[in-house]
Amino acid sequence: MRSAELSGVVCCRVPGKINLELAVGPLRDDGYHELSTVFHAVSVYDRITVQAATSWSVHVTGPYADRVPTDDSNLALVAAKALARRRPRGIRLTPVRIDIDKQIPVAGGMAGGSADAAGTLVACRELWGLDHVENDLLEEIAGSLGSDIPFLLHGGTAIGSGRGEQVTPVLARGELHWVLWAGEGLGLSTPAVYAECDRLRAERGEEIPPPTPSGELMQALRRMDADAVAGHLRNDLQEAAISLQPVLAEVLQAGRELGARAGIVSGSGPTVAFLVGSQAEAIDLSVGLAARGPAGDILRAIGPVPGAQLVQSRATAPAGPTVPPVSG
Ligand SMILES: C[C@@](CO)(OP(=O)(O)O)[C@H](O)COP(=O)(O)OP(=O)(O)OC[C@H]1O[C@@H](n2ccc(N)nc2=O)[C@H](O)[C@@H]1O
Ligand SMILES: Nc1ncnc2c1ncn2[C@@H]1O[C@H](COP(=O)(O)OP(=O)(O)O)[C@@H](O)[C@H]1O
Repeated sequence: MRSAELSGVVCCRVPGKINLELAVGPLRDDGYHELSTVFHAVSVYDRITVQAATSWSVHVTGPYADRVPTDDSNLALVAAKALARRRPRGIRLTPVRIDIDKQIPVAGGMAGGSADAAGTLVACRELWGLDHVENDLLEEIAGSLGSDIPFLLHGGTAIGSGRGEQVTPVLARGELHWVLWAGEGLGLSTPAVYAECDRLRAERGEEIPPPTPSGELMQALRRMDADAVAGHLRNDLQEAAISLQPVLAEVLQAGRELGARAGIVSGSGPTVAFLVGSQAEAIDLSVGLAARGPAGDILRAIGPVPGAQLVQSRATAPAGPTVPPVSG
């Protein structure tokens, strides 16, 4: 059996996302909801470093490290092992050590775990030299691991359909400025928020139409007009997220009173994203929110930004120690 050439360290930078629109359709037979969402990658990044090792492991540093599992449930590790299973017949791969510098709030509706999985797929493909794994196959593997992961490979602004895993880029020039509020120690479980949305809809006996993207939002994005985008932000999970974490209503109210053009819960929350018109407005709003609470981490970001990108590849990496290859 041959073993893949391996040397050095590979590093990938991957952003978090917010959802500019999240239209939630009916619950499908497979337990997922049909979606039409507009993903928007923002400049809050995790950094994934991979290197050959004698056993699989994941290590996390950064402000949110203590909230991230380091066992086999870590999505980065799950992604690395899923990719290793796609190696060509007759090739052995070394296990990897994965280091995550965690800057994306955890369980916050910003898809940080999905981002780490996307970054790990890109980094391990490079480290293992799996050149036969083209982007289409990488996306297919990503979609099999989680609904948000394919988008984090793309980045930018894109429509997600199906359960969110089918990604179509949106024409959007220019940039938007955001202030993000991430509740200290708050977290919402994605399945719990979808279930609460179903419960609230059933209570009202609501008809649920098939979800479709808003033409007005698409037009506003084409012009990157902050006020027009502000008028068309929509999240069908917001009510459910507020029902489970009522403090989010206070945060949205505070942001509006402090001059945000609009505020929206990101995905299943509890991160709240405020749209502002400029960097100066972003500074004013973040200072105002920090002063008046509710308590939370406040981050400034721009979007759209690219998805998972190599920042150190095998070609530029110094050769690392040689380790014996083992079966993956
Ligand atoms: C709500 C969103 C909006 O972008 O993001 P987050 O707020 O979690 O970041 C996504 O739909 C989350 O996607 P992701 O976090 O990848 O979810 P998955 O791992 O695929 O699914 C976790 C669980 O969420 C629910 N789920 C997810 C996607 C979907 N279209 N319908 C669902 O009902 C299901 O209960 C599923 O078992
Ligand atoms: N690499 C990872 N980073 C963050 N969370 C992870 C990771 N791997 C697994 N998880 C688990 O996934 C859950 C959801 O995390 P995350 O993706 O940050 O949130 P969300 O789905 O709200 O966007 C976390 O509570 C954590 O237990």
